[in-house]
Amino acid sequence: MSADVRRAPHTRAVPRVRRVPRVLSIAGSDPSGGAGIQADLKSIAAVGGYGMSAITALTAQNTRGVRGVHVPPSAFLAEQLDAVADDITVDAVKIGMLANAEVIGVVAGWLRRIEPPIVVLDPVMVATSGDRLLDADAEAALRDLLPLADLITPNLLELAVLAGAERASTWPDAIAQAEAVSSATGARVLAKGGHLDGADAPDALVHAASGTVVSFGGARIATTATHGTGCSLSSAIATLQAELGDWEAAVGEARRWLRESLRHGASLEVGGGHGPVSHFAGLWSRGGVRTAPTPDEIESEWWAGIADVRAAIDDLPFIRGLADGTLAREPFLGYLAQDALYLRDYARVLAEASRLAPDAAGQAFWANSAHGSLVGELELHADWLAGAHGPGAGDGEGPIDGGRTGTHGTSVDGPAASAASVADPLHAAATFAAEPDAATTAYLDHLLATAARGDYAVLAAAVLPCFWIYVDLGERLAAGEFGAQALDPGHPYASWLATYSDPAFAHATREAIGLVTRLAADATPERRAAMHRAFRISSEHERAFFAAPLALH
Ligand SMILES: Nc1ncnc2c1ncn2[C@@H]1O[C@H](COP(=O)(O)OP(=O)(O)OP(=O)(O)O)[C@@H](O)[C@H]1O
Ligand SMILES: Cc1ncc(COP(=O)(O)O)c(N)n1
Repeated sequence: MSADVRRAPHTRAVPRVRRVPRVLSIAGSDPSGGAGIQADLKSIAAVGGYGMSAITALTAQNTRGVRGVHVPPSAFLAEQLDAVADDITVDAVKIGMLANAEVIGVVAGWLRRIEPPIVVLDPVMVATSGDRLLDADAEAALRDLLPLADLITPNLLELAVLAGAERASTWPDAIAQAEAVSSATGARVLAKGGHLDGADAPDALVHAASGTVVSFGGARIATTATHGTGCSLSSAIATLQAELGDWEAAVGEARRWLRESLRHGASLEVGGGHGPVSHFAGLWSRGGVRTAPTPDEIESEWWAGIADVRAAIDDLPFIRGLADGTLAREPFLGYLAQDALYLRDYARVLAEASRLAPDAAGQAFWANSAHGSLVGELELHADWLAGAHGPGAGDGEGPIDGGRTGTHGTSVDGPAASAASVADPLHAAATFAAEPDAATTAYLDHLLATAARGDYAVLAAAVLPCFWIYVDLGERLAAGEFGAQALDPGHPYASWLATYSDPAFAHATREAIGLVTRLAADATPERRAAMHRAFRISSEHERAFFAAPLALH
């Protein structure tokens, strides 16, 4: 190798760090899917890139060996390369099988013209099976291509050819050859020990210009599924280098990923020879392979899933009587007394959701809702239970004072001046005088137990029906869906009904729905199911809660 192939000082742009790098593989096709462009595309995707491929040659091969090689006209390779580069920014290039000198010439010309920011060259010469993938007379042309690469990833045999030496018999010899190639080309060289004998499979990243040798150790994995390891590793490094902008980090992560994929290769049961690695094994086990519903889909599924409960609530004599004003005062006050008891602990449960929230937005939302439940909503109860409103109350039947915005978990700017305060011991005594009935106890037990279990997402799902079912009822009452009487300002429970259709509460409910459905969309299927169960159970408690006043009186 002559010194003039040493690469000029690096003048190209520093690699751009990119979240989903666009990586082009220039390589041969392996129809059995374990090596070549098929392995490259899988590897690029597995480590987080967008893969593209320009095919240099078609092979007819499987895990046992190569039966044939067909090299299309090199002009067509040039067309493929130009088609990609004319339209797409290529963040990194991986080069594999090049077949012959003519193909090498096309690739070299294209690289010189496009100057991709990252070029990883796997100098494929002979397949694992022993079949040639590069004409013998093309080795000199390949050497001339080396200076156009940033990283060269030869196995021991390829390293010896590039160094013009015998195959290294020891690992230090291999590193010395890598240093010679790096020095002659200016590129980094990853010497690969996959073909070494012994218990270890080391690799070493050698950079002569900076005099660095970074060793990567690791026990040899006992498997015959090693077809395409070189292709896979080099594609993964190209992708990770484009993302991380650090060769040592890129090689380290690519190796960890390849080792994970090697360990699972045999389980694919592909072929009777050297099988492929399992490129997505880690992703499959960590991320699963099923799709997740979107927050919008969860919203409609969960809402439709409680259609029976909602219909049953609509039909309750309590709701009907509340809507048309025929509900007697006693069950209504009984309901309010239970609701006051409910809200006091509901606020505690919301405060727990705030404590568990992993982000400040969630923390603030639930804390605000806890405050709203106590200050906004409970104070209305206190008014009613102290006899300030409604039929038979001293001041007649008018709606309550304006300015009250907090109900069922909405924020309030401050209690209305005339509101009875739950902080007032006398009012508090009246507000919380009742004994909790069975429905209140059961609902609160469910919420408090869910809070105690400490799963934030499940707790958030459990508190949602109290927002959602109330707002829905309120909007439909206000729209006259339960009869025009509900719209009459003279309705005996007008002030109460007004709280149901409060816009601030509707806004908070939208926020709660968004927050919970986003949590559900991001959750594992098991956790999402647990959230859905908690949501459904709370909805059933809502129905029982509305049914209780007339069941008792
Ligand atoms: N049995 C194994 N256990 C652990 N790592 C291995 C094993 N076999 C290969 N590797 C690793 O796989 C990568 C490819 O190494 P190898 O030396 O086999 O290259 P290659 O011959 O170019 O690959 P290919 O099999 O695709 O031709 C290296 O990181 C190497 O350390
Ligand atoms: C198209 C193509 N490219 C590269 C290889 C090398 O991979 P391996 O050495 O694992 O057979 C191959 N077999 N086929």
